[in-house]
Amino acid sequence: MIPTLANLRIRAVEVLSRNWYLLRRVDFDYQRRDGEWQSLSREVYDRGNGATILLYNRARRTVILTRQFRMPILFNQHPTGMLLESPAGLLDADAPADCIKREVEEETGYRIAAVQPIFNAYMSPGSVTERLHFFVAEFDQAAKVSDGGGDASEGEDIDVLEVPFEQAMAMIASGEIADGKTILLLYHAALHKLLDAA
Ligand SMILES: Nc1nc2c(ncn2[C@@H]2O[C@H](COP(=O)(O)OP(=O)(O)O[C@H]3O[C@H](CO)[C@@H](O)[C@H](O)[C@@H]3O)[C@@H](O)[C@H]2O)c(=O)[nH]1
Ligand SMILES: [Mg+2]
Repeated sequence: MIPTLANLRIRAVEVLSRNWYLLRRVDFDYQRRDGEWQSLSREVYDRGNGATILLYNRARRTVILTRQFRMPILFNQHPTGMLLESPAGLLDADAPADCIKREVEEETGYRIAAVQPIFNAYMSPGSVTERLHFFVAEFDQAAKVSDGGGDASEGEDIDVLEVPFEQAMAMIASGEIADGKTILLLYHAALHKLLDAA
């Protein structure tokens, strides 16, 4: 699982927590660029990989966002913990495209037949293993098959918003949108003019 590198000797891997996801501490020797070996320790949090999507509608010039409570941000100065985000979910055993179709319907109520992969990215590589797969897809009102809202039995309570694209872009500047994956997707849409007429 962990590749062997000429400039790395892993001395120990200890599981610190296996409560919900997996937190490990890795003790290792790393050879610096000047040839010196240095003993280091890093905590590595593994919560699997994920997928996220921007649903957009060109005729209405809108995008779909979710709003939900996120405990970790409350521990870092966010006043309410309520975060505006692109729909997203953990992969489980699914391929990323299957995962995002399932998650987007569960969270937003939109059933999307085809999604377009755009890129994937490590979101917090200093401590979190997660690689996030990014998608875009066009939606229309006919694709709305339920209210969405997420899985209440798992504690999800997700509000679904259709936001004018220009307003969403302005909300990045104002700080109302402060989620990394969502900002990446909105900038991608702006750069590639996804909301413009075909
Ligand atoms: N009991 C318990 N449940 C948890 C815990 N952490 C997460 N869960 C539950 O696990 C489920 C995960 O929901 P998903 O929709 O699959 O994932 P997500 O939290 O939306 O994560 C997505 O967004 C993240 C933030 O941007 C991404 O990091 C991640 O890759 C993914 O795309 C939710 O029901 C959540 O309540 C925990 O510590 N304890
Ligand atoms: Mg989610």
